[in-house]
Order: sequence, then C-alpha cells, then structure tokens
Amino acid sequence: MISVSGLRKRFGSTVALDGMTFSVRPGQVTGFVGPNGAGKSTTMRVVVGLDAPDAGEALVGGRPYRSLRHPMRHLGSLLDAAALQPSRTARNHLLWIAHSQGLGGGRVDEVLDQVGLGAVGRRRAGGFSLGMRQRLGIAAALLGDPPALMLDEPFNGMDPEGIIWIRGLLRELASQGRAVLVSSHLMGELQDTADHVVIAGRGRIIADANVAELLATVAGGRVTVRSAEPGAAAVLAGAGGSITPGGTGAFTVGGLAAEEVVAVLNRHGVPFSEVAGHRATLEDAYLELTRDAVEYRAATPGPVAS
Ligand SMILES: Nc1ncnc2c1ncn2[C@@H]1O[C@H](COP(=O)(O)OP(=O)(O)OP(=O)(O)O)[C@@H](O)[C@H]1O
Repeated sequence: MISVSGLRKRFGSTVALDGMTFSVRPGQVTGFVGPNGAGKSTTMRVVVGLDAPDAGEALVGGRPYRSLRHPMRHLGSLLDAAALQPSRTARNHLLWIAHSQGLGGGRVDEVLDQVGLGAVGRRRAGGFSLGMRQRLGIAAALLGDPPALMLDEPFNGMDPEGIIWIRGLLRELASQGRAVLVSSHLMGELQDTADHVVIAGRGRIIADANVAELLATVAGGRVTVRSAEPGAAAVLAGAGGSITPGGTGAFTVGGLAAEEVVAVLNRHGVPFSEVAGHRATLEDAYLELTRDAVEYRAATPGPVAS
C-alpha cells in the first residue's frame, strides 16, 4: 500500500503540491490523472524520496521509502524512461540496477521476457524507441517482485499494441494482489484498466473514486435516436429527456436509458429507425467531476473534497 498525506511542496513561487492526500490499495489499479502541472510527478518523486516535501508524509507499506533496507522489494517505480546509460545493453542495464540494489541478477531474464524485450536484451538501450524504453523501465520496476508499483506516464510513446499490452500487464499485476499506481494526463488511457481514479488539479485532489461507482453516477449515458417523425424529440423531452439536436433526423437524449427511450416512443406510437445507447466513459466522468470541482472552488475557496 502506498499512502500520501497532506503533501505540500513549493518550487520557488510555484506551488506544486497543496495538500495532496490519497492511498493506493492492494489488488487495484489506481489511475492518477490530471492536467500537466497538476503535481503527479512531484507526488511520485516524493514517494521515492527524490523530492523532500515541505509538509506531509509519503509511506510505502507504512514506512518512508528511504527507511526501507531493500526498497525495490517494496515498491517498483518508473519515473523517467529516458534515465538510462545509452551504451549499456538492456540486460546489463537491469543487471546493474539489480546489483546496485542488492537484489542479485536472478530475475533479469524473467522480467525482460515479461515486458516483451527478451529478444533484444543484448541490444544497446540507447537505440531503443520511447516505447521500448518504457518497457525497460517497467522491467526495472518489476525486478524486486514488489507488492506495490508506481508508474509515471507509462503509456507515453507506446503504439496501440503497446497500450493494449500495458493495460493487460497492469490488470495482471493488480490481480496478483499488488497495489498499482499509474499516472496519465489522459483519462481515456485508463478506460477498462483502472479500478480507482484519483484526479489531481493544482497540487491537490479533486476526486478520489471507485471507477465502477463513478461510471454509474455519471450522466454521460447518452442515447442516439434516429426518427423521421418530427414530434419524436418533443415526446422524449416530455418524458424528462434532455435533447441535443444531431444530424438529419437524428438527435441525442440525455437522462433516459435506451430502454426508457424505446418504451416512450412505443407508448406514443412514434416510429424510429435507430435507438443506440452509449456507455458513459471515463472521459465523461472526468469532465463531470472537474466541472463540479470548478463550481465548488468558485463557491468555497480551500481544499476540495472528494
Ligand atoms: N524541479 C522543479 N523546479 C521547479 N518547478 C518544478 C519542479 N518540478 C515540478 N515543478 C513545477 O511543479 C508543478 C507540478 O509539476 P509536476 O511535474 O509534478 O506535474 P504533473 O502533474 O506531473 O504534470 P505533467 O503531466 O506535465 O508531468 C508544475 O508547475 C511544475 O512546473
């Protein structure tokens, strides 16, 4: 388990962290989302002791990372995929990390295979694409077989196949009972991956929510209706739907489930050629949550609750 509480950090006049507080639970992928500059990387750097907070604390399994004897056995992290010695082979890069951390090289070939770099382990890492470097960074994070992982923007530079691969890996690591924290500035990247999301903005938490519950409450479920009947939209508006005009003969309905739309149209004898429901996405949830946070901030200055 990773927990941060009340983290504050300034860089000169820039407030990077302004009371950042959340926990990452075992057996879950927790997405850490927010726009550029929200404080995600700084939080992660504080967790591994690379930045010292002005206030607050960060704990890994209940202890500060720097106090752990073999920290990579407790937390594996990927903070900067570019941080490698370009002339070293991928395998030697991992061996060097393993030895410097007192881990021994026994797992090096295993983690190379796990991230799909088994065939290129003897190639110089300096020639790797960003996607391959991300994979190598993830391999390094896995070296200590840790119960917790923290990956900063691992989707960066990944091609579509790489994105699908990393989603599967994150799910697998969580299903093994590990606590997984993964940051992204794109909520959509975490779709079908994160169990929980922590949304940051300006150094603090805007929302800290279970994804399934979040999607159930988001009004993003929209229904597209196609009907040649001019009164179709009015009938649905009369039943409580909010109508957004679309292309010729089509419009979308908010506030009613697809089944309700069909029932209302049938009840009024309105013919239609299409009724299609769209599941709310994490992107919908993000927009709704951040909109609420903006309203909340406007009304009450101070920390924003989840
Ligand atoms: N070493 C530093 N010196 C000065 N300012 C810094 C430093 N590190 C971070 N900052 C500033 O702190 C704020 C938070 O940055 P941080 O990198 O943590 O955000 P982020 O959410 O990770 O953003 P991104 O998605 O761009 O990586 C930004 O305004 C950034 O410019």
